[in-house]
Amino acid sequence: MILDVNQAGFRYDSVRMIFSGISFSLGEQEVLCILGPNGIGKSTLIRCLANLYPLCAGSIRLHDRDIRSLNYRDVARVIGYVPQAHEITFPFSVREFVLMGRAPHLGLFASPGKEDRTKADEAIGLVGIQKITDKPVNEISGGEYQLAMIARALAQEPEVLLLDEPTSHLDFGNQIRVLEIIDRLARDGLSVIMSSHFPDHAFLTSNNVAIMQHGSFMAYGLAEEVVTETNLKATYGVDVSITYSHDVERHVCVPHRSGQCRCRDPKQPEYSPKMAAMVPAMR
Ligand SMILES: Nc1ncnc2c1ncn2[C@@H]1O[C@H](COP(=O)(O)OP(=O)(O)OP(=O)(O)O)[C@@H](O)[C@H]1O
Repeated sequence: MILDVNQAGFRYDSVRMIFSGISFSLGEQEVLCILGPNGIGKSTLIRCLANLYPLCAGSIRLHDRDIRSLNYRDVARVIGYVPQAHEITFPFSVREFVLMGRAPHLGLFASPGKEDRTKADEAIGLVGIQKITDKPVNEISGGEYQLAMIARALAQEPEVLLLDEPTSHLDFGNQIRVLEIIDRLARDGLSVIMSSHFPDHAFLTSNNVAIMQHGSFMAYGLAEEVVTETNLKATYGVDVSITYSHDVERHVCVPHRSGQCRCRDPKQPEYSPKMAAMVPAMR
């Protein structure tokens, strides 16, 4: 396991715990999607996993070492973190901004070399922002900035990517592109933990889904076991009906990322997030 979280608890103040008793493990190529209502603690948990906030209970182990015993560089070589909020930045160009992701691989005061520039350009290509590489980051749109932050984290070459609502500022096309990138990277060996407000995104990209509610994981497991009408009602207070469909002729399928479709049809088409996303997962 890359990451082991055991009975994790966190509080900002002495008044209340934000979460407690959270336990899970993350292995290679696994994608965990964390769902939950606004203000429930998803971002806080992700910041704890990035070692930005110390737990007040329990532990987080990275490659079997307590994350608190590791320095910034040790953690950053394994974990890439893409925050939800815009950071205040100086007017670096997008290319320079992405190149900053190479910092954990550079010696102190060392300038980026040819390999670092190649890795940054690869990451820029992967998220498709080649056209804006010379623009200052403070002059690009919210969605472009989000893609630039993902590219910066990818340039870091992490083993685990922590994404806090990675599709929140993106148009529909870029949402699908980012979900495809996550899926492709996971197939190539990356592990991902992402928070989301979209239960259907959990189906498209994730092995496991956790629903945060009342300061803990109220459900954790495969998407089809966790994203249920009952759980969505309990979490968001809304009545929805989830439909699964499969039609090879019309290429209609809402499968799990493992490639397993609920109907278990052996003729099911190759899994593709683009294809699956054409079908509303809920109505
Ligand atoms: N720096 C902080 N100091 C004190 N309380 C905070 C701080 N940041 C967040 N909180 C509180 O912690 C709780 C959890 O916030 P968090 O941002 O983790 O939720 P979230 O599930 O990510 O929400 P959203 O889906 O709206 O982004 C909220 O009640 C929030 O007000």
